[in-house]
Amino acid sequence: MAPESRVIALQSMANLSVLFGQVVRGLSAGARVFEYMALSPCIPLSGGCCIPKEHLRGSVTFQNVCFSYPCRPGFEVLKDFTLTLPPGKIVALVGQSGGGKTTVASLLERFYDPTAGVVMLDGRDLRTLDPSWLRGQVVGFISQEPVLFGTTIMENIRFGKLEASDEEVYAAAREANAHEFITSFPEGYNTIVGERGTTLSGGQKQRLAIARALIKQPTVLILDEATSALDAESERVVQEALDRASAGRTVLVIAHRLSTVRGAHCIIVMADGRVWEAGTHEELLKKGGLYAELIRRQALDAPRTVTPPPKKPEGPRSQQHKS
Ligand SMILES: Nc1ncnc2c1ncn2[C@@H]1O[C@H](COP(=O)(O)OP(=O)(O)OP(=O)(O)O)[C@@H](O)[C@H]1O
Repeated sequence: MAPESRVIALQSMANLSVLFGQVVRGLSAGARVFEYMALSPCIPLSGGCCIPKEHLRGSVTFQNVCFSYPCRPGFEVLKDFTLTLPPGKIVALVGQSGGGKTTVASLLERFYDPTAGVVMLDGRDLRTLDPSWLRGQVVGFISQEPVLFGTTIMENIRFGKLEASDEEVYAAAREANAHEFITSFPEGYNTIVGERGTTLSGGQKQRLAIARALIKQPTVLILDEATSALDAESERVVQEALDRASAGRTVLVIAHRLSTVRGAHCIIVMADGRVWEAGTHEELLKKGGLYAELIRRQALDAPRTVTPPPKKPEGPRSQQHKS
């Protein structure tokens, strides 16, 4: 065989081995995807009853709830946990990291069922209610890391209620303090936000997430650390939207920074998986217990006063400057 032919043959064999590796990797990755698709959830996605909108008050009760995650059955996260969220009121959950605050929100959305005790909506055991109705129409969830998709702003908001009209999308965006910045973009509501919202600032992403949660007009709203990842100015605008969104709804706020929950109708301090203390900011301070201690510690951790930077005009970030 001529030397050139030998080189070509060797190159082809090397390419073949690389290709073979890629095929094997692709096949095993595909197999895992199908494995997950074949799994059936422990909690059915639908089935059960719904409370008619005109009768829904939005009162939530956790009654003597005990809970362990299925993968850690020996570790009890909630222990005889009892809590009531009165309709139309704001209840804040505070406490040390890992105390079980987010777990409370997961049980309210019925991502898990309690190991013992019961979670109720308007006195009805969540296990008797339709989970897709509960998540799709009753409970709105806003987290500190909004999930956006690489499509238009319009579609990202409409994701909260697929059958929503354009007018409903605009109304939700206005309520979320987002309409102004959206219409300042050349493409307006047709602006593509990029994969995971890379062309938007943190505060803009958060306001789209608020609009998405509000479009379904939820009776119960869960705010999980919704402003903790923002700078002072973005936080102010987002907080304003959240305050407006909270009015007249049953709200559960999960917070690290105690300054954000001072205005709550009731603050619940969680420790050791239980309700340790409950009351208003003033009541708990006067009591001089765990809440007062957390406030004292947080003040020590943040001795500096931060001056908010001057307001900058908003605009979509260029795709080239993704971070
Ligand atoms: N999916 C999970 N599987 C197993 N254990 C979990 C899971 N999620 C949370 N945990 C554990 O449950 C406990 C409570 O976690 P949770 O996230 O509810 O606390 P948290 O008070 O919200 O904490 P943070 O303030 O840090 O967000 C922790 O010990 C955590 O490790």
